[in-house]
Amino acid sequence: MSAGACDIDALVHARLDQMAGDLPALGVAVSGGGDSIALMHMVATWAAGRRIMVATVDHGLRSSSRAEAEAVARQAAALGLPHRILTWQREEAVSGNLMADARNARLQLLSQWARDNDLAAIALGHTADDQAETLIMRLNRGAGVDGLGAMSARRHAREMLWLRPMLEITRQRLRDWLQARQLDWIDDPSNDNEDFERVRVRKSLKATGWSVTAIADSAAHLREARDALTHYVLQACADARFAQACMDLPLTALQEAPSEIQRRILLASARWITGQPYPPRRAGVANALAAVLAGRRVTLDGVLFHPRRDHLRIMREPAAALRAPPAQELWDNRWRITGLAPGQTISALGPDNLANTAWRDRGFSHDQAIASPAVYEETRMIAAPALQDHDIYAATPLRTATDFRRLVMAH
Ligand SMILES: Nc1ncnc2c1ncn2[C@@H]1O[C@H](COP(=O)(O)OP(=O)(O)OP(=O)(O)O)[C@@H](O)[C@H]1O
Repeated sequence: MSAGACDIDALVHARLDQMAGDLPALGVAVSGGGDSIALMHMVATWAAGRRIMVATVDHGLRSSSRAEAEAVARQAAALGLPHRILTWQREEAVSGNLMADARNARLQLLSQWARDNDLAAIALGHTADDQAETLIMRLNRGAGVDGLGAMSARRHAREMLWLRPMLEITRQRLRDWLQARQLDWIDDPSNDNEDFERVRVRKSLKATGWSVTAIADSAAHLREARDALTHYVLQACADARFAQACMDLPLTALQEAPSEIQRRILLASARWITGQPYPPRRAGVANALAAVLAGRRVTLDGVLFHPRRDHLRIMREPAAALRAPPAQELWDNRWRITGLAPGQTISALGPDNLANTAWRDRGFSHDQAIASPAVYEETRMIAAPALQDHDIYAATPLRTATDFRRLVMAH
């Protein structure tokens, strides 16, 4: 829903009440741009006895960045709000994408700052324009309902709760609000740099006269559709069992689900097994789904889907586990093994060592046991800690049922 004729401060206060009404302390992330400056003022008038703190990240990417952060500090001081400048100590570029690295570092610094100061959440100044621009950029990449759905107003990430109370308000209304109060903000010159796709989209939205609020509303509707899909995926998986880095799903739950829910179950379960940040490709998922529904074993992106009597067993593909590089503690992005001495490594148990273990006693299937971790000294297998209790070594799967729920909801 977009903000109509009502006062925008009243709307932001109402959203803050809903999202953060019960929190004793809140952080506000303020870049110095118009959106987050407006947010800071609105949070200040909402505070009513709550502890509010403000932070600005100085990325050091422009010569004026320090002075801009100090300008925010002065505005915060005038409102009686404590302010901190967090400086990005840039090491080597991590990803080669400077903007992505800067964003990552910013969120990390803000999260750490909030935790250090016992702030339960951080408010951000995203607006309806951000929603609309993002939706258009994603349309151009062929995104589906997940990519097109609006940003969430309340989200847990990086050990912090992030709040976006201004998602329904346009940037123009915030600018008008600031001007009416003679409040200053900083116009970052990169906001005018057409090398950035977002800036080009912003300008073409203006040129076409398209309604930012209408497009942001579309994003919100798509978000609701996505949330409904998530709900049904979780419902279909309610009786799934998760154990030993493996998932057992009642086959009827899969067979009775609509095809889009079936597809999502396969996507989420594959990512739960491999821990990969990106889902497998659409065509691969469709083929795997057809095979599973026909009762056939199939592999997809290093995951084995094995229909057995009344359930579908979803586990690491043994060949993929055998290819996983040897490790010291975290192995195959699935297991944590403790107790290794120097010179010892973890690799897959593999078929040759199977006879030396009591794999059936733990309820492992043959494939699952082959793909389970074993401790080696050179080429000699010393222990299979997932398959039998051991005095020295212990094996714990990295992901649990809760992680599966998180994966479904995050996507
Ligand atoms: N350098 C920064 N320091 C603190 N918070 C920031 C910084 N950059 C962005 N943010 C937070 O993230 C939100 C969204 O970031 P985005 O890059 O879209 O905003 P912006 O264009 O830099 O500035 P604004 O949203 O304040 O006009 C901001 O509204 C603000 O809450």
